[in-house]
Amino acid sequence: MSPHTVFVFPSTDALSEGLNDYVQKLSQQAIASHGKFTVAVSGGSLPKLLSKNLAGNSAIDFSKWHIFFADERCVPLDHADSNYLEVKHQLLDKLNGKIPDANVHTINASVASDAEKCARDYEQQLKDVFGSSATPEFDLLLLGMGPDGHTCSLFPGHPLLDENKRWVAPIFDSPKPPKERITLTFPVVNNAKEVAFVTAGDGKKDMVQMIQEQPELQLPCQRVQPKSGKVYWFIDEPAGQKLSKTQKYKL
Ligand SMILES: O=C1O[C@H](COP(=O)(O)O)[C@@H](O)[C@H](O)[C@H]1O
Repeated sequence: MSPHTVFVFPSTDALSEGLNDYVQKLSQQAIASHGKFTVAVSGGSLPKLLSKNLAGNSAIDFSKWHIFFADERCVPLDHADSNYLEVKHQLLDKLNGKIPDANVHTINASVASDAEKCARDYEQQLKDVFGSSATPEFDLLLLGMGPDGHTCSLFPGHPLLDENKRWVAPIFDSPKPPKERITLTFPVVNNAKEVAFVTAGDGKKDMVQMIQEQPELQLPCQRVQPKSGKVYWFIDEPAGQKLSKTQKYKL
C-alpha cells in the first residue's frame, strides 16, 4: 500500500538502537564513497531519539559529517524554540566537538529575524557544500512527523508544498508556532539518497495509520518520495498500533 518501509520497535530504546545502526551504516558507506556524510535533521522529538545511542558511537567518523537542519524556526540560536539548540543539547554537546563547528550548518543568526533573508542565506550554505549547479543530494534526511502529518515545515494544504524552484523557503504563517520559519522544499527532500522518518508514542498512532494506509490524502509526509525510493520509518509499537494493512518489519 505505502511505498515506505516501516520498522516497528518494541520500545523507544530499541528504536534508538536500530536508528543508530542504520545511521552508522549509511555514514560509513558515504564516507567510503565520497569522503563525507551529509545529513539534515528535524527538530521536535527526533534529536532525543537519535542521540541516545549515536552520541556514544565510536565507530562513526563524525569529523566527516556535515549536519544541516531540515527546518528551522526564525529565532536566535539560543532561543528555546530553536531546532539547532535542541540538537546541540541532545547530540552536539555530547559529541564534544567531534563534528567541526564549520560543518554544523545553522541558520545565520544575524538574519534570524527575517525569514526571507534567512532562507536565502541558508540556500547559499547548501550551495557552498553541494555546489550550485545541481539540486543538493543529501546522503540522509532524518525527519520528524507532526500529528497533523507535517514534516520539515511543510504543512498540510500550504502553498509551499508546491514550491519547485527554491531549495530553502521561508514560511510566515506556520500553523504551529513560531509562525516564521525556514524549510527545505520538496525538490531537495525528494532528491535525497535516503529518508528516515522517526516518530514515537501513542499520540502519533492516528497519523501514522493515515500516512501508511490512506495514500490518497497526499499529506506532506506522503509526498516524501525520493527518486531512490528509499524511505524508512522508525516507529515504536504505540505509534504503530493502528496499522492493519501495512507490512511491519523488524530490524
Ligand atoms: O515544528 C516542528 O515539528 C516537527 C514534528 O515534531 P514532533 O515533536 O512532533 O516530533 C519537527 O519534525 C520539525 O522539525 C519541527 O520544526
